[in-house]
Amino acid sequence: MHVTVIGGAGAVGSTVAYTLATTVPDVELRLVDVADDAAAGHATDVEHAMNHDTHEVGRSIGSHVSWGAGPVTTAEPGPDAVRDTDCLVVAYNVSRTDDAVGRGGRESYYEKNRPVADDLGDWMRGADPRPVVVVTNPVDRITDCLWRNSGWPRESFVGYSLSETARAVAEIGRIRDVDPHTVHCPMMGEHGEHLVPVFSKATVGGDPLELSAAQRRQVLDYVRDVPYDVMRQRGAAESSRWVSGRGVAAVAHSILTGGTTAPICLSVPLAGEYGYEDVSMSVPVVLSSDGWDRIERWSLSDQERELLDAAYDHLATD
Ligand SMILES: NC(=O)C1=CN([C@@H]2O[C@H](COP(=O)(O)OP(=O)(O)OC[C@H]3O[C@@H](n4cnc5c(N)ncnc54)[C@H](O)[C@@H]3O)[C@@H](O)[C@H]2O)C=CC1
Ligand SMILES: O=C([O-])CC(=O)C(=O)O
Repeated sequence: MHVTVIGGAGAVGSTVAYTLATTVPDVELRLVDVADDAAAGHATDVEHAMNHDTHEVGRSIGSHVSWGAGPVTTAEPGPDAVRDTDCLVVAYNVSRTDDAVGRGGRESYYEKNRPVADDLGDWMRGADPRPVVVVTNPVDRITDCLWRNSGWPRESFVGYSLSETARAVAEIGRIRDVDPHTVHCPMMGEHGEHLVPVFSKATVGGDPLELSAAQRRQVLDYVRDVPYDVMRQRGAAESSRWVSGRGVAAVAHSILTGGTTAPICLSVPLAGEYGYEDVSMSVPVVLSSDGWDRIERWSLSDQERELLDAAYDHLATD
């Protein structure tokens, strides 16, 4: 199983690489980054992390044996970087300024990240389609841009937005005083201010979740605020590498092992589903070994539909 991470020396890219290296047997990784020295340093370090499985103490944590896994290689950005791999993870970021750590900050990366997506899409055009997990922000717009430039099927592309669910269940767990692992709350819409918690499909312990309007508002505010709180606490240079790294690695692994039976909300290019087209945004998709193969049509509450319309209106404007 070969995975290429574009932006592999970054906080999220290197965490995705580490997570795959330490949890997936027989994984091979390629780190692609303009920061070539940093990429080489991460490649050496992550490859060594796999070698703990050669002794009993190393095997006592986690359950797999990664003999046969590796190597972890590096490559410069360019057309060859998107060839000869089973899955691409796109997690580059051109630069982040200190003032980008407030609500809505993700949008401010678009101007600088868009030209790289244009180049990357051109390189994809010359290669065979393969699944692409997009992380780079603003993720809905970058996913759409990569898809359009690549000429690959839209089913190859998923934009990562699962951290919202991981964050929402933490807050719901606190509100309801339950273990967050018993909660599920899917999130549609934009990875940003226009996210849409699908409370009508949310469950606790398998039962429908009951929350007051004020509690729903509290969950929404928490999910909007917390990534920026984390950035402010750690410094603007890196984002939420742990929740994102694990979630992205899980999406890539799920695709590479055949996909899902149940839908999961990720950002995909829409062609009329839910009445929207010409944008990518998070909707429930069933993953397949090529990316995804089906968008589920959920019946939404009036309020969820209103919020989703607002997400579409926002993403449909440049
Ligand atoms: N969708 C989501 O849920 C999340 C999205 N993000 C986004 O992921 C991106 C990466 O975040 P971090 O890892 O925290 O940033 P980072 O700054 O730590 O890493 C970005 C990496 O991209 C590299 N890079 C820059 N231009 C490049 C190019 N042309 N080709 C290849 N590599 C290039 C940089 O050298 C750096 O190593 C950001 O856009 C961030 O906003 C981050 C977390 C969650
Ligand atoms: O804004 C960022 O770079 C981080 C981000 O998307 C997240 O943690 O959800």
